Amino acid sequence: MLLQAEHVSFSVGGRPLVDGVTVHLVPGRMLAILGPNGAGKSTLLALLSGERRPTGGAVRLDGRDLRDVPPRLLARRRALVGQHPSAGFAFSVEEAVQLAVEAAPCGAAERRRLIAESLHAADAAALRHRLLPHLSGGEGQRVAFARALAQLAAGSLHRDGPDGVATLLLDEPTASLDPAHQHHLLRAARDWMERTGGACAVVLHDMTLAARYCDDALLLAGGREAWSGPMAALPVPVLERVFATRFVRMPAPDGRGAVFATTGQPPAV
Ligand SMILES: Nc1ncnc2c1ncn2[C@@H]1O[C@H](COP(=O)(O)OP(=O)(O)OP(=O)(O)O)[C@@H](O)[C@H]1O
Repeated sequence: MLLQAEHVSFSVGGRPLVDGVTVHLVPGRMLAILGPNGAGKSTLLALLSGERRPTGGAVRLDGRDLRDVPPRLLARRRALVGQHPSAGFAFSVEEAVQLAVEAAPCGAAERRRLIAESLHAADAAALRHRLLPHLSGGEGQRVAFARALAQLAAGSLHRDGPDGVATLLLDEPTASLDPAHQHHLLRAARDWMERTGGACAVVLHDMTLAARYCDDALLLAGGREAWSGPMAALPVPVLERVFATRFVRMPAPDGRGAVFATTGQPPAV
């Protein structure tokens, strides 16, 4: 059953930032969370991760209210890569990833393997001796992704039973990445889902990336669900209405997903 948000709301000073949104994450499926700036996407991800507590509705893990899930268990079952990975202290990249596997129930050699595999999957192996504060924005995003993979790999070594699959929550993970690394990261997230049977929710502004890698979409506007369903069925007029700009959708040259272009013109209708 994984993570489920049922009619979840989060208000600050009486203003709802997320308003009655329902999300069911499904094993093996990647959900794109889309919407304009300020739509509530990061807030929703923070609610799903347990970083923020809903002021209405509930978030559940395997049917259990997240408030009742001990933090150690939660850390095994979901990892959040935030929008602005902090530069942190003057740790090396390798040390930072090591912290994510500290609680793994295994020996030092196995831990080293987890660290190496996670760095490799995020194309961050070459950065392992670099200091966190010296990383570029994109390098920092790749390392934050490696840490999340390492955290979940370590968590999977605990035996939580057949329902123990995990969820990867990614907040604009490609925002600072060059085009090749954008594809690399999302492909790596899909590889992780296929390998582990886990689920993934990713906040994206790039509709082409969403169409290529995501199975489902949740479009938010003003904290509310504007549309949800299979990514391939997302209607262009709905996108244009929500973003108040024109979108052109073209078939992808290799038939996978679609290519979206914006022209800066007002919506077609
Ligand atoms: N603690 C807070 N107190 C007051 N307002 C907040 C707080 N946190 C977020 N907001 C506001 O809530 C709204 C939703 O914020 P959120 O970060 O979830 O948006 P978003 O959809 O992720 O936007 P973006 O695409 O710009 O990252 C914004 O208007 C933001 O300014």
